[in-house]
Amino acid sequence: MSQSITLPSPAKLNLFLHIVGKRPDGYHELQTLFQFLDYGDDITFTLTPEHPGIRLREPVDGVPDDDNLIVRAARALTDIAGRPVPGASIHITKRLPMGGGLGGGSSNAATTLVALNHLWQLNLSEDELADIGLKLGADVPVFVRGHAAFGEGIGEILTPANPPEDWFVVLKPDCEINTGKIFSEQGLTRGTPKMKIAPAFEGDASRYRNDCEDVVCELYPEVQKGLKWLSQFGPARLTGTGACIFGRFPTESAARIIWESKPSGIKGFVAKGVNISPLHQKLTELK
Ligand SMILES: C[C@@](CO)(OP(=O)(O)O)[C@H](O)COP(=O)(O)OP(=O)(O)OC[C@H]1O[C@@H](n2ccc(N)nc2=O)[C@H](O)[C@@H]1O
Ligand SMILES: Nc1ncnc2c1ncn2[C@@H]1O[C@H](COP(=O)(O)OP(=O)(O)O)[C@@H](O)[C@H]1O
Repeated sequence: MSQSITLPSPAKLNLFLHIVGKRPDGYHELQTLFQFLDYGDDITFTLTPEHPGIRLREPVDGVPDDDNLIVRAARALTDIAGRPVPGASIHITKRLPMGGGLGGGSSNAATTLVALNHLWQLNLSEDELADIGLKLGADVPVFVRGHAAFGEGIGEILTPANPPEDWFVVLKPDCEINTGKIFSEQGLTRGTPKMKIAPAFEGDASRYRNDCEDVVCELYPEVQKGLKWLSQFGPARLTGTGACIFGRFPTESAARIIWESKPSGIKGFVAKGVNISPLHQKLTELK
């Protein structure tokens, strides 16, 4: 690989999300189905041997650089490298909304771990990168591994899955939702029975639900309104703890017809669900 590389940092959807328990440390135990979208941010990493350290070329709105998951991921790798590594300058083209349930920050962290592992020639295994990633966020491991998966634990116990690669209309109601706030809500559904074995998801996963949906709709009427509108055309769901909602369609043209008719003012995009992450597709092309 050259000394500069641009890699995708895709979105994820939780095709369903069940809360099946609570761990002693307060984290909720989940069962969820992750699929990637062929839509997301792009990140360019350039080695700067003349300038040690990690530099973001531009800040992410509202996120101090020291808290940015890109910087935190790069520093975690620096700490583990066990030898001096060249500096890196990082440029991000941000498309994913924050607090949207699309996992943008976690995806940025995973792309950074994978990219710098290559550029710094650290030869860390996928397991090692997933372990480092888990300390940064529960969703980072699935992005590091890059295969659609049934997730358990807090999302780090992953069984590869192959849900249909349908098209999605993703809408972003005009609110940002804090994951911690939703998990601390008293009215949250927490006792969905645990599935004993990972079901086959070749069929339609929409018969399963998102346990955060009722609480989120109560707190954010704009999410409820969006779900009601999108549900007219087929099953619609919340991803993660929101705010984004999605409807699935068998073809791009079917999705685009609905997208064109959306109420004015609501943001979002149309994208294809993919079982191999665009990050890993790009890495395969580069090899
Ligand atoms: C819910 C999911 C589903 O994919 O997605 P998002 O809506 O965030 O995208 C994730 O598990 C989110 O993971 P992640 O985004 O890393 O969560 P964090 O920032 O670590 O969580 C913020 C806070 O939410 C609570 N939390 C989070 C995850 C979890 N399984 N149980 C929890 O109780 C904890 O109080 C934690 O301090
Ligand atoms: N590189 C980053 N991109 C987006 N958010 C980031 C980043 N680094 C840190 N964050 C923080 O992580 C929070 C969650 O962001 P994100 O992962 O995009 O949403 P969600 O968890 O709802 O899918 C943001 O509100 C922001 O404070």
